[in-house]
Amino acid sequence: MASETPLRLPVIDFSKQDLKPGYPEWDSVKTQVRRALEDFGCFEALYDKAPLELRKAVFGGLEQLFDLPLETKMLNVSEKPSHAYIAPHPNAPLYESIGIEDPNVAENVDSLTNSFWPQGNTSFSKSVQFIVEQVSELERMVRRMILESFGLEKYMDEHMNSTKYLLRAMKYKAPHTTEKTLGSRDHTDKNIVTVLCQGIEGLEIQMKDGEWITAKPDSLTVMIGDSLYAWLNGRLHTPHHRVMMRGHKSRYSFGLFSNPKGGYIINAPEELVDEEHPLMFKPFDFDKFLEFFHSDAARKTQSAFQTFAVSNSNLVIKIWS
Ligand SMILES: O=C(O)CCC(=O)C(=O)O
Ligand SMILES: [Fe+2]
Repeated sequence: MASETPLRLPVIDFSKQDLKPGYPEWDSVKTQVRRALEDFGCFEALYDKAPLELRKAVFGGLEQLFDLPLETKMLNVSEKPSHAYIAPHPNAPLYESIGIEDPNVAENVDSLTNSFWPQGNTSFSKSVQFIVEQVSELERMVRRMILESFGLEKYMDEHMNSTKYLLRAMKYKAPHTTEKTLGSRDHTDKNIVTVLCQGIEGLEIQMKDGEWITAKPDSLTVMIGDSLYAWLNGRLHTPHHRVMMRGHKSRYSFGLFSNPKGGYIINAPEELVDEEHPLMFKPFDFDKFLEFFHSDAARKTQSAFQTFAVSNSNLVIKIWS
């Protein structure tokens, strides 16, 4: 008989007082993180330093932001693909997003805010800065726990210093349907770790058995991306996920993405490579992969990561077993 309880992602509580390396609480949360990322590639984090009211303030600001004229939103530019404004597209008509590179640098948030609102919008920039500060602290705790759980402490500084943040904020227009409609297609993230905050439900994560679970908007969803999967030589799972919409409400969400810095070569540590776990990926530069991912060649493929792996053998090669 089918279970009555709806499936839910593992929920991990990061709100405890003594959550510092070396404390018993830390070790207990670390064990839960490792297990969740092996089994699901993601989990829901309870984190009272990023309370719901604070996230609501950001969503309120995003509503105003996405209401700005298209030409204003197009002032959000970047040299990198998928780091700037993305307008609704025939393949994803409900979706649009903006990006803020290095959002942990206050001036970057201020300057984007001022380009959108020349008269200023301090409450928007302050709430974004504060949420980024809190969520990035959680993101770093998770990565520290992951490295410790694999006994990779000696790589901690190198790993932490080789990443930078991108904040992407999304709007999904209400589809005005009763049936679920695709808001964002099924994908894996390409980066290291993503922390997602959603205003209303819509994010769905695929389990290893193919079933989809809906992530709850009252917690933060933490998931790992392909670059961390590659660096850990496949030890954790990278989950497929998508956004499904229905009804008459627009949905706002934002994600803090830790990305490998351009020029940094992702290379699995020797501790994770042995006879039982042969090297899956040759060293690669994340920015080169991103370039490929946004090329016409990649669009024609089923999995850009795998195609990149076999077709650009000088950059990264997946050793198929
Ligand atoms: O809007 C969401 O909840 C998910 C967005 C997402 O998966 C992404 O930006 O990679
Ligand atoms: Fe994603």
